[in-house]
Amino acid sequence: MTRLSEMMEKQPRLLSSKLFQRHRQFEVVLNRSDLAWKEIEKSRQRSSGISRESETAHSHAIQVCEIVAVRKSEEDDRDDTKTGGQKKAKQHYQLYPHAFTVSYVRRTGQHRWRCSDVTFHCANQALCEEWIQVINEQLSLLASRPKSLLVYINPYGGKRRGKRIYEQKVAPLFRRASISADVIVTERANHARDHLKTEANLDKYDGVVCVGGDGMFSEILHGLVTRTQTDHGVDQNQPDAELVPCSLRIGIIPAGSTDCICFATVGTNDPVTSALHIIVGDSQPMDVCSVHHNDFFLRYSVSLLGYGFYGDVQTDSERKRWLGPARYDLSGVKTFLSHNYYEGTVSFLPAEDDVGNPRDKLQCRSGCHVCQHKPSSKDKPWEMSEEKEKSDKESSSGWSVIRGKFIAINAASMSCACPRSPKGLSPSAHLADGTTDLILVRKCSRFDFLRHLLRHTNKEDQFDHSFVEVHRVRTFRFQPRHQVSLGDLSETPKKTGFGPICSGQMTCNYSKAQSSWTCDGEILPHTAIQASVQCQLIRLFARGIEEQQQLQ
Ligand SMILES: CCCCCCCCCCCCC/C=C/[C@@H](O)[C@H](COP(=O)(O)O)NC(=O)CCCCCCCCCCCCCCC
Ligand SMILES: Nc1ncnc2c1ncn2[C@@H]1O[C@H](COP(=O)(O)OP(=O)(O)O)[C@@H](O)[C@H]1O
Ligand SMILES: [Ca+2]
Repeated sequence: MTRLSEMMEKQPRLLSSKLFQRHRQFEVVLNRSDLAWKEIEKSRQRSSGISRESETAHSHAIQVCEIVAVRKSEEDDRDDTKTGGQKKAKQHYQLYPHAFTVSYVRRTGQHRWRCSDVTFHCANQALCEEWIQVINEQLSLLASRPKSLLVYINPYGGKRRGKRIYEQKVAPLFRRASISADVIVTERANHARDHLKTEANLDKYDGVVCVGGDGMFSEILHGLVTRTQTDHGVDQNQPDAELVPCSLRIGIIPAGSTDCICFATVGTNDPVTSALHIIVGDSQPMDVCSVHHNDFFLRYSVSLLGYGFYGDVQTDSERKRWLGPARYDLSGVKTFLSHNYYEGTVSFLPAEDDVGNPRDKLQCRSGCHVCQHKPSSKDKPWEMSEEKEKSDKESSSGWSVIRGKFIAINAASMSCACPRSPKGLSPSAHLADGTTDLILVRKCSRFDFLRHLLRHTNKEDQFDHSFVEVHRVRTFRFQPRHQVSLGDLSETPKKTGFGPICSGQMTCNYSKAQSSWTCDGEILPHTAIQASVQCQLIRLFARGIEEQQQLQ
């Protein structure tokens, strides 16, 4: 086929007809980007000077890229036979029995999407079939839409509703959009990760769907990233290895306890909204932070890598898993009352100014300009050889070093917005800028720490405290003051406010001085770590949080 005929082939056909909706006549137009319909009677009245509001009241437009599907209408689609005006409607259907129904995305506020239907009646069968065909032709040109998905369901996540949520809310939408899905209900922890790592035939799919919480997402992330590196011969144990981005996108159907990755990339935790973002083929690149202990790979993180407070909350909450999502509140209060602090050294390489800073008010939103400026590997000043890095550290290389006593050390690679804290741990963190926001909360009084925590839930600035500092970084290291063996890690830490438990440093039981890292909800086996952000390593079926919502 010649290039010209190929191009001709790909040109969408356009269509314009007079069609009926209930008993009103509409001019329906399908152009390259929209499907629009306007009531004919109303537009005639326009010339006779009718008010503007009523002129637009019966004109609608939906974007082609937000059409879910088109189908020949069934009896069920003819909803107006169920309501008033039954006789009139019946007569109308006898007159125009050929109809098609378009399902499309409708925004209902607070970032929630719903699938709505609109039915058009045609004068004859040929016209009806032509409309269905032309709309389907346009849909088939949308290359970013997935056709085949691999779905993993954690039946035990959150309130244990994952399976039901998928079957009742998501699968019917996928069917409507003609997306085929192979579903695996996991039988054990790490089932999804291991299947992705070694078994799954990924060539068959356009994406992977995770039905569960942040922990389940982490499994999918590790499975996909590890599989991609293995396939390309990249050694994940090298902290400075250039990782290969994953080609498959990941969709998240929220069915966990925190669901912050879904909330921070979509703006709401709603299975139907997430399913629709998958169907329309959205793509949101996302940073992944790799975490190493010496030259040993530990884990990847996309949301919170936290030592101290959140590490302790996570450790405690694991014992209360049977409580469901409420376990975090209980462990949160308990950990708050314990009021521990931990000593150590944090070193980090600050990011350049062009990615903004954590205290600017520039939030990451759909089409974010900061995230669109992806640095190429040529201009990555933070990428130097390990040796040079070490020798330059603490000198003029740009590394900053902070020693201290910390209640919490949090690295937020994204805002970590979730229903508990709708603005998140770092409200201005970006999804795909190649940086993480390093938040250091130093030893302070219980009252001050409570004030800081409360500010995560209101409009006040949680960084505006003398004992809190925040830095946007590409990479950081943490070294606890007292190194301990792994077996000792479970013992009690120091308490703030009551003085250190061990005052004589020589006789001190060093194990009491350590917390652990929570990495997207999983506890790391080491406390001395180094973390580096891998810019845009993965993509989600999402578009970031939409700015101003136009309700339809
Ligand atoms: C006083 C109220 C203070 C509320 C402060 C809330 C800040 C919440 C920020 C949450 C960031 C969450 C980042 C995401 C982490 C997830 O990866 C991870 C795993 O998720 P999964 O179980 O779905 O798999 N989830 C978490 O680590 C959950 C963290 C939840 C922390 C809750 C902390 C509650 C603190 C309550 C203190 C109450 C003091 C009361 C004093 C009388
Ligand atoms: N079939 C299963 N049985 C037990 N644990 C599982 C299963 N499938 C996944 N998991 C694990 O459950 C943990 C929590 O899952 P997640 O879906 O994140 O729920 P939650 O948000 O409630 O923590 C994850 O660490 C995941 O590895
Ligand atoms: Ca980031």
